[in-house]
Amino acid sequence: MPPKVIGPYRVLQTLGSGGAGTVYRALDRRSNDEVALKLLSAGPALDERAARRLAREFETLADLSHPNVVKVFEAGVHQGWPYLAMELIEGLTLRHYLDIRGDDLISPMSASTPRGLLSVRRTVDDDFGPGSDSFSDSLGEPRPSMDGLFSMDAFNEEPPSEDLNSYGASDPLEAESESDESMDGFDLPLPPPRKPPDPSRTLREEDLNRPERMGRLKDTMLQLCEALAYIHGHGLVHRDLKPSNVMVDEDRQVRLMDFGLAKFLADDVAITEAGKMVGTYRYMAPEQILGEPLDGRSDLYSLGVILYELLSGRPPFDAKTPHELWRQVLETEPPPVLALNLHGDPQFARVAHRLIRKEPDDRFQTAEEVYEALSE
Ligand SMILES: Nc1ncnc2c1ncn2[C@@H]1O[C@H](COP(=O)(O)OP(=O)(O)OP(=O)(O)O)[C@@H](O)[C@H]1O
Repeated sequence: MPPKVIGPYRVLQTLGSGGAGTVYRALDRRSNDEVALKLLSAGPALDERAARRLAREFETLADLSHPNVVKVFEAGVHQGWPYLAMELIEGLTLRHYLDIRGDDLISPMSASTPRGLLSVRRTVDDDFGPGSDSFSDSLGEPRPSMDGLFSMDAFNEEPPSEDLNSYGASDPLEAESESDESMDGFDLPLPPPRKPPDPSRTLREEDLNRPERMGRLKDTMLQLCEALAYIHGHGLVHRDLKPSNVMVDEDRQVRLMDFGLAKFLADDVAITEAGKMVGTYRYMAPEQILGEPLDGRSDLYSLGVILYELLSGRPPFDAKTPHELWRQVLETEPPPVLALNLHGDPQFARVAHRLIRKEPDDRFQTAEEVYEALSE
């Protein structure tokens, strides 16, 4: 059962769950406006110091204003659990909007973390379910049924992720009686190896290259570049850019979500143990895996993984275990996009490959440069 009230908000409905918590549609009882309320649940309740820091950090975010960046209204703490009130987006996450296949690794790390790599708090980009045509339909662009693969109504509540389950409870208020250990995914054994991908979930080449889809893809990527240019210009790094952190509304306006959160979670020892990395494996740049300092170019790497997936229908690196994935990200070259999608857009493919270069200096250096390259 979701909580009925969180701070000054009345909870109306659960919108979805991710690794860090649950997002509710809620009513601000002061203004009667509807908001999206994210209640973090991935760690122990905040102490006063951490709660103050959360409030300070989110004051900075609340000052930001850009059409492609989700508006953050306020942060608060409810019974020790931090929450974040933000603009309610009526739309789809990028994963559903452009049909990205969603198999990913789902292991909270244990003691088997290799030397030299930080241990990792969460891994899964978990907003994937069987995709949906509902948004295309709502835009008046019905699509052929593609073997019934994309039948989910993405506006519905999504099931809690396996990752979230691994923290013991999807709702912190329900979890109050749980011991600290039960909320700590690190003590849990590694999950069984990921199931082999269902080939029927891979988009066919003609579906990937449909002109209408490519138009949406380009438009979305350009808006994402604008959002990244804006936050990087304000000295922020997203750190957890992935398809479920990008939403597209009914007017096709893109919103970048959840920036700042990864840094807060990574920094705060009240929520994570010191040195824990926050992010999603598949989209993490090599320097993030290595625990090196990050800058905007790390987000550009994540953008490149997204673009690669959108163009080829599969991620650049696909492994059964986190260690294997890290090894690939650090050491191997991904297959050329155009080998996976013979009729893919060559310029977009070039951009994707340059974005996922291992050395930040070899990538595009700014989101503005990526925008230019995608506009050519
Ligand atoms: N501002 C918003 N407006 C409308 N729906 C939202 C909003 N923010 C999140 N959602 C919905 O809630 C779901 C869960 O969001 P959440 O951010 O918790 O998950 P996530 O991005 O998959 O994971 P993570 O917490 O690791 O980033 C999203 O997939 C989206 O469907």
